[in-house]
Amino acid sequence: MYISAEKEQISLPLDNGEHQMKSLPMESNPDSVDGLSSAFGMPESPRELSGPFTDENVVQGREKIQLEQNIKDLEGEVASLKTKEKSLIEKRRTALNKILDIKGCIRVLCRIRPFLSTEKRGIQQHILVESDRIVIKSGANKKGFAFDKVFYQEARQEDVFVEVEPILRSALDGNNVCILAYGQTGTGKTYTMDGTNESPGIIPRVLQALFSLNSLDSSTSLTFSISMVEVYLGSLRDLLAPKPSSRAYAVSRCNPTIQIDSRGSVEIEGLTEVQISNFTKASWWYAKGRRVRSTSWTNVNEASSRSHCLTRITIYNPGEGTGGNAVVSKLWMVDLGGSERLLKTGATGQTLDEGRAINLSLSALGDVIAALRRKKVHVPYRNSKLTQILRDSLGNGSKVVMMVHVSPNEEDVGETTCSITFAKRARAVECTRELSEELKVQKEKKISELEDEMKEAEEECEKLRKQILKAEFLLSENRKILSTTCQNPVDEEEIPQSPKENHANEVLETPKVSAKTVRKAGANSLPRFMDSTVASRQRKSSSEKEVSGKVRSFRSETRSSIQISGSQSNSYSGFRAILKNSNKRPRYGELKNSTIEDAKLNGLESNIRPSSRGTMVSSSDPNLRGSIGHHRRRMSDFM
Ligand SMILES: Nc1ncnc2c1ncn2[C@@H]1O[C@H](COP(=O)(O)OP(=O)(O)OP(=O)(O)O)[C@@H](O)[C@H]1O
Repeated sequence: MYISAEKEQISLPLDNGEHQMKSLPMESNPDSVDGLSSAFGMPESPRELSGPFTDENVVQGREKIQLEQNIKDLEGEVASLKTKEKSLIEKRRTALNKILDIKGCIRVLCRIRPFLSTEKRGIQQHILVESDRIVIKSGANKKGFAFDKVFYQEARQEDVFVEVEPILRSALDGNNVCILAYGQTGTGKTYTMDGTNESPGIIPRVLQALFSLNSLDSSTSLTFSISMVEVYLGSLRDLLAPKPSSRAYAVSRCNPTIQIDSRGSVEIEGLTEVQISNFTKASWWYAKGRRVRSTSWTNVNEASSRSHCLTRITIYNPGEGTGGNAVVSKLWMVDLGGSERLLKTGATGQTLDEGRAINLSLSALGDVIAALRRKKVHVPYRNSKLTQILRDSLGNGSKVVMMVHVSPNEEDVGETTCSITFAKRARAVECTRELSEELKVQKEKKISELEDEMKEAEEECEKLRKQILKAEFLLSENRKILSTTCQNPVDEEEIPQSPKENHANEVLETPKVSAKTVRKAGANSLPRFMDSTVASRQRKSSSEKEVSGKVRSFRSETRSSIQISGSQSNSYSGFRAILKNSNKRPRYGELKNSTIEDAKLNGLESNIRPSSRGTMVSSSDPNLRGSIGHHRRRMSDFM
């Protein structure tokens, strides 16, 4: 008995000593079930696998060939789907970049604060709003200013976020971006950036969007870290630094200094950088940094920010750059100190000094933006700490959104005019030099076409991702069946498990270990806590023994698990990440810490690093590896 080279035929011995060729019932109907799953799927049941033949060897041989062919086809299918996905992602990125270029690298938006309950409500007559243009009336004078967008008093936080989202995506695509809140004291900068529990502002929304956008895209494995720094009286304060009494404080360098490397990339040496693996964790650290920020009472604002508060999210994308190198991008969100007339705020002593320092650095920021707009050779970055820090995120193709805040009060008309003049310098478009209506329409038409293109690419990507998930699941199941049905039954305990399988089981059974965590980790030998327990071995053993009998139900499970989202889909992408990185085995310490880090919010430990370069550190990136110290500290150091 033998199986012919053409897999569909099998030769069976007859009683008379001759052989008879029989066709095998190969079932590969792409139209049945889910197309993909049946085209590449496992056999429907053990009965179908064995077909009409009873000789176990024939059956095993046939199964093996079919499974191997399935695996080969599925591997090809996954590779080709991934190539398609990559080109669609590139298409979406190009469209987004074009949109941002049309909109302008520096976008200037204006937000008018509503009257507060403590204010005398009047009819706002000195500010007239006409679409995206505002006119300031001061006596008989009228001055008009055009913005990229004007938010009226009724504007909600989500309306503001819609305008910011494209540059967040640009940051995820690998560009440095910067969101700045500018304006007179008490006009709502902190409200726009932080918001309240009921109406979260830009930063909490960005943190949430980072993780949700990232979880949608299984093709990349981004990791994020957060740092917060305050520019106070012309010097830097690390807002996430550990408590002076803590053990970790001793090893950290609490005096951050700004360094620029040969490629013009800015690093803040000694700034604490905390890896964030989920939204809850990110919010916790952000709230901690906010609490430390300097505020004090002034005549104008009860809790006036006395500094510039800069929140940086560093986005690390391994293998996205040329030659598979990592891409590191920065997303800065800056709540600038209030521009103020020192007399009006009633500031004296320390508060007066703070006000002066804020005004000086704001003026330096204005000079830098004006020089960039005019494409001057010399850009005066060095004039303030603020502009030194933001150097690589303001010019050179970075995307900037500046939100200028103004007061609705008539008595603030002087400050409002100053703020708008500042914005005008940044935007360099006055209403008199506005684009003609025809050009505006053309611009909007182009943007809407590009937005459609982006949407289409995203939808296509989404479909492809589902297909990839299906194909990968079927691939792993085919591999599993191949290894169980085509091997001599050996006691489960004796089967040496490959690290791949071991990792996969761990992640699929323990969704809390995120894809990023496992990918980031790498170990020579698996740590003890990753060994399967007696219970899991028993579970695994019995499930594998029953696997062929359960093929049909597995397939229906596949279908439902493919439709899942959120944490479950993360566990699936975790599975992929492990397979991808199974040749890079984690070091015990790294894996342990990453896992602990995921559980940080349960009061355990955290992985924090005072970075000497201000960027993510990864053992897979030779440029970033090594020189940067990892200081792992206990959670209590930061409380
Ligand atoms: N759009 C808004 N809707 C509702 N309340 C707002 C809005 N903007 C600002 N406020 C309220 O106005 C007050 C001052 O706002 P906020 O502290 O954000 O000003 P600021 O510009 O950050 O001031 P400073 O520069 O002094 O820090 C706060 O009580 C805030 O809740």
